[in-house]
Amino acid sequence: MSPTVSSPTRTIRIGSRKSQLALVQTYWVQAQLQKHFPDCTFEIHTMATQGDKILDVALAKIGDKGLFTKELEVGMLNHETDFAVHSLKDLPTNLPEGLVLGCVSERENPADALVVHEKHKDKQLDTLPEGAVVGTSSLRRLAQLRHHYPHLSFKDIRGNLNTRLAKLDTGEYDAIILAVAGLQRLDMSDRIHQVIPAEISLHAVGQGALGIECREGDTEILDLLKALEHKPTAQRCYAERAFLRTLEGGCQVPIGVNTQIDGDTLTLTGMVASLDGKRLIKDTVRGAASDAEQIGIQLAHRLREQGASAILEEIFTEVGRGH
Ligand SMILES: NCc1[nH]cc(CCC(=O)O)c1CC(=O)O
Repeated sequence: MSPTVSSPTRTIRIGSRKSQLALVQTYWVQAQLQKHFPDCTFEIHTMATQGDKILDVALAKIGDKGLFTKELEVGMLNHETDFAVHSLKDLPTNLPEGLVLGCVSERENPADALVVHEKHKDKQLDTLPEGAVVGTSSLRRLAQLRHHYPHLSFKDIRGNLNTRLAKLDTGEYDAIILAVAGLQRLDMSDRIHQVIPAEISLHAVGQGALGIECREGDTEILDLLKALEHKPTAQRCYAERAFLRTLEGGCQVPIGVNTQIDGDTLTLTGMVASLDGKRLIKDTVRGAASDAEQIGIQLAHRLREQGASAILEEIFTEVGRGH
């Protein structure tokens, strides 16, 4: 019998962070691939990334791209692993030489969620009292919420999901903002108090989707990964990533997006806001889903024409360029 090319039998090594959320995501990828390729063995290799180690500094201050991905990328380049599973929103829009985004899996709800302290269980974002302390470490969430709710105050929060929820429950914060997707994947949907509508908070680029990164030209792995690809999610995320890549200039910035796919039509809405939330520039571009990246690039240029460049320039000076 001649071996068939379509059913490889080798051992595939998957790189993953060790956080609970990362592992849940990686186990899901492993189970899906095992179902499609029963003759392969899929091993998980966990690694701690810089982002897992530095827990006491505000993310915006670290500002380093690839904070949650770099060690995993080195593993692939050294052939210690074959691919890495990431929350797509943590994966920089420019990848190191020799690595590619191999596939994007089906997205969960990409929205942000409000999680409140028990004493506010009858409240929503617009009814939280004056001065209520909202925890977030994302400049995007901060700027948009300040824009809509100037009466709230904001405080940085770091650590994994459980750490953040514990800090909320002990009363350090009145409420915190988390991704709906992360809470759902960890089976903590009951903590979602309010799904924040897109009119109030545009989500992060790639939020709610998994991105799998692998070596460029590794056709065996790229073929395997096709089994996990979800085309509409991929097209939405390619548009979102092209938008961010065209706009950003080297650090964490308040940029949010929303995408819809209706048949072959992709609609991308994006915004850039100043840190104080006073200026917020938002626009929408619609086009063929097959032109996803062009839609993202076009929207980035439109926002720049409307003043986004000035806002971004200010932020780079304020937060520090090239951290
Ligand atoms: N930056 C941390 C991070 N990376 C991915 C998620 C959630 C899951 C996702 O968006 O896919 C989170 C936590 C959060 O933002 O609440």
